[in-house]
Amino acid sequence: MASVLGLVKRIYTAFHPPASISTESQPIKFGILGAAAIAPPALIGPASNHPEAIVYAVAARDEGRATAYAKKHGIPKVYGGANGYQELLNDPEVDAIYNPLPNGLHYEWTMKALAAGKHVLLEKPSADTAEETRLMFELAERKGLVLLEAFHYRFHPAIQRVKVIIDSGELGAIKSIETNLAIPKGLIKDGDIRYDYSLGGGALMDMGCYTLNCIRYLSGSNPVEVLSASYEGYKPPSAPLDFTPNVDRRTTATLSLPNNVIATLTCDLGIPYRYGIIPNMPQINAIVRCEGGDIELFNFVMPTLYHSITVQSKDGTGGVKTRTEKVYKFAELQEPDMNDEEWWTTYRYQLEAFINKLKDRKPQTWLDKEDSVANIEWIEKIYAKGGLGSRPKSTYVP
Ligand SMILES: NC(=O)C1=CN([C@@H]2O[C@H](COP(=O)(O)OP(=O)(O)OC[C@H]3O[C@@H](n4cnc5c(N)ncnc54)[C@H](OP(=O)(O)O)[C@@H]3O)[C@@H](O)[C@H]2O)C=CC1
Ligand SMILES: O=C1OC[C@@H](O)[C@H](O)[C@H]1O
Repeated sequence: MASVLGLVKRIYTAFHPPASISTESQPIKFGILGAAAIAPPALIGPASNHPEAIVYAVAARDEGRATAYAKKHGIPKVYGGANGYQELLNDPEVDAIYNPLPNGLHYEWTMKALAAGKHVLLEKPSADTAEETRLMFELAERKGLVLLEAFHYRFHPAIQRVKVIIDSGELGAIKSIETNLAIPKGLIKDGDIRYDYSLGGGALMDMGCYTLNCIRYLSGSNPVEVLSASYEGYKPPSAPLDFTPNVDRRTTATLSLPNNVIATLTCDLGIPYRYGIIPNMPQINAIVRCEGGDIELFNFVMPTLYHSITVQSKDGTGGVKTRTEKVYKFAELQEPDMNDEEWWTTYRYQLEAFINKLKDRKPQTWLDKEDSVANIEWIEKIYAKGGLGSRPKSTYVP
């Protein structure tokens, strides 16, 4: 009973965090490009609880939409219309940009934000191509600005605990890794940006970028080769019979990693119903099989809601010992300096790191240029192997 109440309280507080108490430190003022659905959980809510973060401005292509969004979320400054995004970038009050535009616009607007002298928290996947990602990070370096690809799950103690167990050698060498992020049909509607090739859509871009990132993070390596890749295409309801899909609704790929490790990823934006009527459960897990046992993290993407780490270790006499761990805050990992709470979402942890970086304090964890470039590079290689090819390169010339 107590644990059910704890779960309800944790989830409620994650989405209704207590307001922060202001400090002497000058807050970082954020501007958001686009009235995006992800901004409230990913930035607006977490910032309301961070003493050094303020969501100061939002821009949307439609002025009315921008105004309504600003009113709903208590954002003081609004930019709307055809020049709204650039006007927001030109605002000297804005220190940092949150870029949750469709993937195909990440490169253009991150380059423009950096050119305007703003730090950028950039939604995943960083861009449509590795070349664009490299150029964004190079510009950030030249300008002395912070650029972070928002792989929020990496900032949470749950995934970090799994990595610690693997790296401790308790389970021996890794043999294989499997990561899955798949949700039932109907949650992502037709017409969504994720199904639009011209905007950088596709399951591998949207959900697959996490599954690939997780394989790379847990193995501590980049793939050596894409052994196989296959996809199921997305067909809009109005598609003619001879329609050729250019967006993957689902992708599966097998990768070879150093030391003969084999990794498999699966991502799906809409698993079809069983028998046409029964929805499937979401699949959100990472399983690492090692010489001396296996470890599975259930729900590596939204661990605050609920997660479990199951460790099965061979005892040497043919038996298997199983234990389950849950890690909702860093204090449980003997990292009390974090001052976190078990209701902190992955986004709240991510914001903590981003602000620390901007304030020249050491973030608990960070993702660098090499990490982001490698992720999109291998997404492109998987698309190439599967036959769909990379998403379209941006036409924007800085
Ligand atoms: N970190 C995470 O957990 C998540 C990350 N994401 C990432 O965030 C990004 C946005 O996703 P999401 O919030 O779901 O998407 P939305 O469709 O809700 O938001 C995208 C925004 O992009 C703007 N936009 C500008 N040009 C276009 C265009 N040509 N077509 C459509 N929209 C346009 C729109 O802003 P305007 O208001 O100006 O019209 C819109 O608000 C993606 O990169 C996605 O991968 C998404 C969900 C979860
Ligand atoms: O980043 C994301 O995480 C959660 C998914 O449901 C969503 O489609 C994706 O964009």
